[in-house]
Amino acid sequence: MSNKTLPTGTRDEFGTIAMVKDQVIQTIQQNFKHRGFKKIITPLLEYRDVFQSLAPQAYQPYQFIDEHGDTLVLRPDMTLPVARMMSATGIDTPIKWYYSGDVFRVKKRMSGSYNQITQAGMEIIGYRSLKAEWECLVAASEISQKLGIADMTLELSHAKFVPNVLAALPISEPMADNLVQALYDKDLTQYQTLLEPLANDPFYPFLKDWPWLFGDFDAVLDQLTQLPKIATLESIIADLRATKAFISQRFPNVTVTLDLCVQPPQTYYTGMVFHAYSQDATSYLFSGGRYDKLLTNFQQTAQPAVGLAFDIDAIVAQRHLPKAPQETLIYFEADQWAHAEALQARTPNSNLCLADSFKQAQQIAQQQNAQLINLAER
Ligand SMILES: N[C@@H](Cc1c[nH]c[nH+]1)C(=O)O
Repeated sequence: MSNKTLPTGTRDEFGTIAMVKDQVIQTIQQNFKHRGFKKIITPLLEYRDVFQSLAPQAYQPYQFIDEHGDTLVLRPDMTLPVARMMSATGIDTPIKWYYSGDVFRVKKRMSGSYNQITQAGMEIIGYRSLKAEWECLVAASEISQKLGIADMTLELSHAKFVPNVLAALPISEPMADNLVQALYDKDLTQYQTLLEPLANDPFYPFLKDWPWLFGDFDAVLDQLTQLPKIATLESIIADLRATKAFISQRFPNVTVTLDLCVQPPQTYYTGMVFHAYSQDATSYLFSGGRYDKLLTNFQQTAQPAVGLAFDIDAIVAQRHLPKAPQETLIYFEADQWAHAEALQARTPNSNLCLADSFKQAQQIAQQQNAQLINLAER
């Protein structure tokens, strides 16, 4: 049976929405460009193996078989292709990239969300310093302000916090896996049951409260006083604290929160993770983090890297769309091209009416509720 409708989870975009989307992407890219980032464009199609390190349930890709029998996918992520490209070309680091484009993620039927998401993002490759996280966050906060997002909440977390706590606990690996799953799923009944054998452990007071360790930055840090000392957590906490102080000082309007019990949105994150929301947004505004091991998927040597991507569709969805302006049609005779083009160029919201007769032009103007200028009679 022939099916000439759109595939589930996709949509056509046109007119005002398409224009606003374009403006949002331009605003973001201009900021990265002014910061000296370089543009990168990678293909929509990649080999499936490029995305091996993504969690398959969360980022199920659309798959195809090419003429050699190799499996291709529509890219479900833009960071991995940048890592692939870096190792394939051997480009010197440090380097800063920016990009925009669509990612494709198969969602559950009827989930109501789209399978094609437009992102605009950046990757800073080759810097180990916390300054790299800070440049990501400064750029993203500046962009959010430029986009008129006044109520941004920036949630910080760290990919190593949960694993480092688990490593310090006197429990077996399978038990740790179950515990972390229950923590991430917020399955509190299962979580409490798994904690029972640890009731007399010095970690117990912390473990009991762990599923609630998110929200107000300082309140979450205060709760950490219950946690027995874990040496590997010290630099993590210090970096989070310094980042919160830096962002709050530079962007007093941004609310910075902390989440120490969240699953990192990407399996490839190895350090600080950021997620930003605004009250009106249907999804996050931007999401990113540090991923120092990603290039080892493609080459021998690791490279420190940090990046983030804006969800353009979420940003557009929360914007007040401008009312469509009154259009003007310019009707002209074929020998008046130069005159007509000059008039069109200086008349806002106008376009050339290509009708063969003025009568036809009048019909089009009426149907489009547009003003009509008749150059033929001048
Ligand atoms: N690719 C990530 C965002 C990101 C860019 N760089 C680092 N992380 C995502 O789609 O969630």
